Amino acid sequence: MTVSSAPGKVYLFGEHAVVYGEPAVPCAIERRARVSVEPRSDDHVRVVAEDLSLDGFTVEYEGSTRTQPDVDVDESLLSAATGYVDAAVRQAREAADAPEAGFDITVESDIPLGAGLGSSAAVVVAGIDAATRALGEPIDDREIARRAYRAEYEVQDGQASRADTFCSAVGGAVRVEGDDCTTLEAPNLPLVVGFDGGAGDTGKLVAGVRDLKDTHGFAADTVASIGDIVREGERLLAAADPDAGPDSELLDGLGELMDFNHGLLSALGVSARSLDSMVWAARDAGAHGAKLTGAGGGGCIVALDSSPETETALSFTQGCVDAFRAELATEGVRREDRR
Ligand SMILES: Nc1ncnc2c1ncn2[C@@H]1O[C@H](COP(=O)(O)OP(=O)(O)O)[C@@H](O)[C@H]1O
Ligand SMILES: C[C@@](O)(CCOP(=O)(O)O)CC(=O)O
Ligand SMILES: [Mg+2]
Repeated sequence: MTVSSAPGKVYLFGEHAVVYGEPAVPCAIERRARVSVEPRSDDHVRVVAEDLSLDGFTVEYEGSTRTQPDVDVDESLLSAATGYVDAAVRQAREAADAPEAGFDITVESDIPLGAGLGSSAAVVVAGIDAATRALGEPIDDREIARRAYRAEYEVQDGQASRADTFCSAVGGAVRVEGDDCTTLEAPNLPLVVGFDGGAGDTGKLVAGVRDLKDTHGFAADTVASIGDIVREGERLLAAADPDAGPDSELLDGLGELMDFNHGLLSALGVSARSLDSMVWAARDAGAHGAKLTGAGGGGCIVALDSSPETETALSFTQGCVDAFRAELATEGVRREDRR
């Protein structure tokens, strides 16, 4: 059996705008999805994914056609839930030139689903790595990132950036602008995450921003302004000493940009009452800045605070079901085969 894990992420800046070619800076965090893969002698794919809100389920395919789900749920709900694992299987089969390969797959994850922490990218990255290795055709991290992007692009109807998948594959803080993906030297930032227990539909939220941008010049300008914020943030990060802890001047500067970025995401219609109230709770508690992370609609916010105040305030905020400090994950995809 091969087992791979990959981290989730928070966006310091730039989600949504990155889909239209602006830069973004996501940071991988130590919350991981683990995918175990056992090759089969037939061409079936059996998936056990207990974290899915469908109460855990098992699905079996013949070749590439899904046959009999073991749960009684609507087909559209099932395809939404299984889309990313399906797409990872297709990429692994293609990479290994084994179109008929069958697998038993188990997905376990510490990353809440659909909450803006990149669970989909982590599952796809770990899945492609574990499945290609199971077929004896390992691929390197850059190729995993490239194939994982194609998987997300497919599932999100052609509306995805390389940011989540690259960040999850290589770890650390990264910068993505169009096809250009690089790792950043960034100091270890005091990231605090608040989670409202909910989820957003990435594909729909991205489509909503696209419509706004295509309809109104001011929405297109808003997207471009997010790009300006990211470039400003990059300048601050580049000027900082990556080996020294971040000083309060840097944190204030980044925090101000995060606050502004949240305002613009809110203007683009992707925030939610619960996200806004967590953002305000963090600011009131003295965080340097706070914003939603990922697609929005519900899910998580990220704040900067070295003190315990923000985490404590969030844990008492109505609508926040979990608050935690997120450590930067310096390692991306990780091979975890049990010996
Ligand atoms: N533990 C998991 N098991 C199986 N599929 C998962 C798991 N975590 C995430 N996924 C897939 O990713 C989707 C959520 O991805 P998305 O909407 O992009 O949100 P995010 O990436 O912000 O978590 C789920 O609907 C599911 O298809
Ligand atoms: C909104 C977007 O920029 C990020 C989505 O992140 P998440 O799937 O919500 O974690 C979409 C993308 O970059 O593909
Ligand atoms: Mg996602």
